[in-house]
Amino acid sequence: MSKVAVLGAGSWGTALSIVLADNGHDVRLWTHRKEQADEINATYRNEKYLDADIPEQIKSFYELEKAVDDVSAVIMVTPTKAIRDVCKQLNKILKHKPVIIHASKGIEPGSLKRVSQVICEEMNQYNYEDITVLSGPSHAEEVGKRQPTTVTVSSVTGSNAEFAQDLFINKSFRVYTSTDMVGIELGGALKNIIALGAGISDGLGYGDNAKSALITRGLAEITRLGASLGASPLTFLGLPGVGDLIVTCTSPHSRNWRAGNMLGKGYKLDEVLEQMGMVVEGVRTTKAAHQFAKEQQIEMPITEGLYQILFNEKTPKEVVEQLMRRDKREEMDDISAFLSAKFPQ
Ligand SMILES: NC(=O)C1=CN([C@@H]2O[C@H](COP(=O)(O)OP(=O)(O)OC[C@H]3O[C@@H](n4cnc5c(N)ncnc54)[C@H](OP(=O)(O)O)[C@@H]3O)[C@@H](O)[C@H]2O)C=CC1
Ligand SMILES: O=C(CO)COP(=O)(O)O
Repeated sequence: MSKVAVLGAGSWGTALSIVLADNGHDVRLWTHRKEQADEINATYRNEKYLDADIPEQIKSFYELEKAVDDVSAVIMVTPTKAIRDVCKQLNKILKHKPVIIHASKGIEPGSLKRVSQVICEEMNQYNYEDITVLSGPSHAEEVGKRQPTTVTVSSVTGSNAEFAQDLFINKSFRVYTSTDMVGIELGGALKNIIALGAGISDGLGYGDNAKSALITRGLAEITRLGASLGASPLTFLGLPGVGDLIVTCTSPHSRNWRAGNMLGKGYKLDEVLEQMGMVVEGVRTTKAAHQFAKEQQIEMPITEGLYQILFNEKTPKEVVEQLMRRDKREEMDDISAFLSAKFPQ
């Protein structure tokens, strides 16, 4: 059994720690707040973030150096906006080279980098090939209750993904592997934009037709952006694509869906974020994807609409009208063009 450090003691870091503890690993759950470490160690609960009893093999640490001392793997699960900073701290203190697996879902605005790219940029000892991502339809609330969940782990060299698969897999947490890092990371990040949209649609009182359209056309624009960056379109039909779209667009467990729902009901973005008290990754990722789509001239009308609502004070109703009145087109034209360029007959 391994010593593993989980960096980020929010909902997902806590749920993944429970999976690892169930597999017999010695888990160090790192938080940047001393009072939270004290709460977890004294009560075996992390009340703000997850309604679950925390197994005794999990010890919470406030000092990063102690948390990562002698571990064979580091799982990075802070919100994406904190990843760069945590990596800088880690880079200064790591004396050995544990495997790094990240489970955060976002793209960095400005640099437009995926989380794996940010990690290897900040960590001297690590190359892109060293990083593994874990993603898929997985609400922390359900994982914490050991309800059946499936995810995918990916690294460009299969052996790191297989290490991660062995670390996490158990009878209620099934883990697949993939070598399409770009697709796996983008699927997990971009679905948050669509989940915000699905929440808005529900908040406006629209029904299943509208939500199904958002999921399906959302998948088309995720695939378009992903394919432009070298991801396989097939990846988006898997767990970190369609799977994660379904789980976040249809569930009140999703913070992105809940934030969108409040926006649809007329709340302002700053009110929404204040009330949520947890990370809503889709807001930042909308900014990043919008910038990328503009620069690369990729058609992403749902993302464009979300950007207008979040940052330009357009109302959700105005955006729905704008989406419904777009020029007529063939449904599959760009995906077919991509496939025939890639796989000529
Ligand atoms: N929740 C879920 O079901 C899933 C989440 N994810 C992804 O996992 C990532 C984390 O999400 P989640 O755990 O849900 O988020 P939460 O909002 O539940 O928790 C975030 C945690 O990160 C901590 N944090 C914030 N900033 C820093 C920092 N600079 N340094 C160290 N710690 C920091 C917060 O501390 P504080 O309490 O002080 O704010 C908090 O403990 C996201 O990218 C999300 O998309 C992926 C799959 C499932
Ligand atoms: O990614 C998730 C489930 O797979 C969690 O989504 P939220 O961040 O919207 O809660």
